[in-house]
Amino acid sequence: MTQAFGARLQDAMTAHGPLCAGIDPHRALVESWGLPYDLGGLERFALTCVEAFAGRVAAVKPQSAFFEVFGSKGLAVLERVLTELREAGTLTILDAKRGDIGSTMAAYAEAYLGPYAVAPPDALTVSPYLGYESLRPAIDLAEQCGRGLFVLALTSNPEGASVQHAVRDDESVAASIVHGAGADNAPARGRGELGSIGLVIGATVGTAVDDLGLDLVEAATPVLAPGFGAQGGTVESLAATFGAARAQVLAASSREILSAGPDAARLVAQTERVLESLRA
Ligand SMILES: O=C(O)c1cc(=O)[nH]c(=O)n1[C@@H]1O[C@H](COP(=O)(O)O)[C@@H](O)[C@H]1O
Repeated sequence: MTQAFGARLQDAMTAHGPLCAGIDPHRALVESWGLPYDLGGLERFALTCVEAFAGRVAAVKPQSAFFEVFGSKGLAVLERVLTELREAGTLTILDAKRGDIGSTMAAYAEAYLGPYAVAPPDALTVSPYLGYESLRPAIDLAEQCGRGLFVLALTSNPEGASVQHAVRDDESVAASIVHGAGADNAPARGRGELGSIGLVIGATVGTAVDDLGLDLVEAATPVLAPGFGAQGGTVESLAATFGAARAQVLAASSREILSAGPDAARLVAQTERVLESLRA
């Protein structure tokens, strides 16, 4: 893989618009599609999403937890989803929020980002709450393999603020994470590209971004913004939160789109509607 993830993401957003469609097969959604909540239902749900999203959006984000529910057979479905999307040329962001101490983090990195990973996504969500530097093995391997990371910074859930807004040495925890990613994106910035170490900043965080002390545009840092749709994030809140950095923000939406299923054509229509609102 020659091109860096950040550059590929930039191209995909230019071609398809700033939307990441989530695949979150949780029980209520699977059953609302008239499917049984079992391995067969999971597979049907996930592959219908692949059919609807492949080639239509910049990226697709399967949520690992909902596949893990069904053990190794559920993970095989997840691997098939990742492989089919790759074959269709659609970027994948695996939402597994991994994070651990260095040696264990190195194993997670091998599992998801390394050259021998079974079904590697283009990018992985990671948690920096064991310290940003604990992510170093994943940052290095992602860069080596042309893959990317999205590091949790300001999450969309209300509980996140109690940790992320905590201040140490006059800097909030979130600000220190954002600066870490900005520094890791310096080489890409030098090439005039978007970096491969992205941030997760919820579409619901309001003005908290203003307190981070980092110009996201200047830092060439891509942002994944979940919370768009079902959690209350809107086109207006994205514009108010991200301002000039809006062009490098990938809005992530799961339930708002998935509730249009089980018919693939209706899923496609709903995806197009959401995309249109984001483009406007
Ligand atoms: O990393 C994420 O994607 C994520 C971070 C965050 O701060 N908030 C958040 O909701 N998410 C994920 O984004 C998805 C949100 O789904 P909807 O609320 O249905 O659009 C879920 O898979 C969450 O795990």
